[in-house]
Amino acid sequence: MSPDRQVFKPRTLILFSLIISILALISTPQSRLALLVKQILPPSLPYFNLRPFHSTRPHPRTMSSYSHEIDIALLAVQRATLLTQKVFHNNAKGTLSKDDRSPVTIGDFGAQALIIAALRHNFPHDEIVGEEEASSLRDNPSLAEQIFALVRESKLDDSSAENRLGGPIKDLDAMLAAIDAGKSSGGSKGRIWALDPVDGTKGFLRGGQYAVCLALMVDGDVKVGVLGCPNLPVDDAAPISADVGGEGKGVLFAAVQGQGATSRPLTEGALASAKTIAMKGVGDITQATFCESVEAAHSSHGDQAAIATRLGITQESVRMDSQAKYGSIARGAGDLYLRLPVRKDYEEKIWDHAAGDLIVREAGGEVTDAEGKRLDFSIGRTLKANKGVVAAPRGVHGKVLEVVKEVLSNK
Ligand SMILES: Nc1ncnc2c1ncn2[C@@H]1O[C@H](COP(=O)(O)OS(=O)(=O)O)[C@@H](OP(=O)(O)O)[C@H]1O
Ligand SMILES: [Mg+2]
Ligand SMILES: [Mg+2]
Ligand SMILES: [Mg+2]
Repeated sequence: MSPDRQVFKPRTLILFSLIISILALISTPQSRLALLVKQILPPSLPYFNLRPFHSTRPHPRTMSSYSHEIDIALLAVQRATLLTQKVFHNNAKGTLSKDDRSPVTIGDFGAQALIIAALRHNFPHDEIVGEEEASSLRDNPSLAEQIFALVRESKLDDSSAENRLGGPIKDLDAMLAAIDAGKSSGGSKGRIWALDPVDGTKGFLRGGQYAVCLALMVDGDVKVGVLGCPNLPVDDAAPISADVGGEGKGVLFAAVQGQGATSRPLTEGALASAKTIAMKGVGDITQATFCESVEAAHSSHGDQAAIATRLGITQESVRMDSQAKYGSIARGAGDLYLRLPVRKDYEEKIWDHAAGDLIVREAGGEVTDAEGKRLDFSIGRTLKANKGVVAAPRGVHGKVLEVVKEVLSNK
């Protein structure tokens, strides 16, 4: 065959392989090239849906163990939880009232600053949906200074761990900027962290349970979740209780999609080793324990009591603040978590559920709303498509949901 009649000339082959390589690189959402293209192209372009070589199953190249993300999330939550513990034990908590009249303290602001700083150091291109913002601090320099002093003294004992988080925040302006970097509107595309620096702030002020909550969503799906629960016992076998213990308490729950859920003691330096946790199999539903919010305005105690009665549950509910409820049922300390709406117009916030939802599902549970729909984290900062939460071990979730629907339809 003469060179002129070759079907693939060497130059064509080189060009062809170059195009294939570029397409392969940009179809990997975390490649540097992909991130660069994402910054250049208008966000409306469905860029990350262009996966020319992928079937519906993820290509092995794009499957991630999220090992970096879970390591940083655990350390960042641990460091922030230690900060909140100092505030918890202090009488002056620097409390402000937000526009919706809910409380926020120096603990909430400080924890949000520390976690966002760590995320930005490690994942500078990721978006963050954080509960708090800094405008009230910009108008209140003395409170801002107080938070900055707290943030500066909150370091992990282990220097390697502290370095992985990027070390201390350099000045007050950088701290305010970090707090304000949690303003993403969320959504169904790309990597977005959901952060609740103190969940259950009312419980925190009351001296009850609270949690520091962080989750990573990729294309609207929760991949990584961590809960810091400083007032829960380390022992996974301890029966669920809202009592706040003395020294030696505090636990970190974590999960990565497809890799199960764990608990480990909260420490002040390097992470403690993790234990796998699992929900309890409920043989006889009448023996189940269920937990619910402390605040009657946050979930309907009346509907929840009616559901428990219909299920034949005789034990009193355990009223506990925060996502510590999700952690407690995930490790089998309790069985069910019911959160039925009080106000029809209230939209649950994604940061109040993202980490707990994944941890419970990875521990063998099912989490839906009151109609049986999975919680949809892909719509924005709130769970607009859902009403209420029903979390239970997989084997009994269907039965519980049936009764939830019955009780709600008879109202
Ligand atoms: N009306 C209404 N309905 C449902 N949920 C609401 C409502 N108002 C507030 N919130 C959110 O409740 C979060 C605390 O939830 P908890 O389960 O800890 O509630 S409780 O304090 O134990 O009652 C709390 O989270 P934090 O603000 O982080 O504490 C709020 O986001
Ligand atoms: Mg919250
Ligand atoms: Mg909060
Ligand atoms: Mg709040």
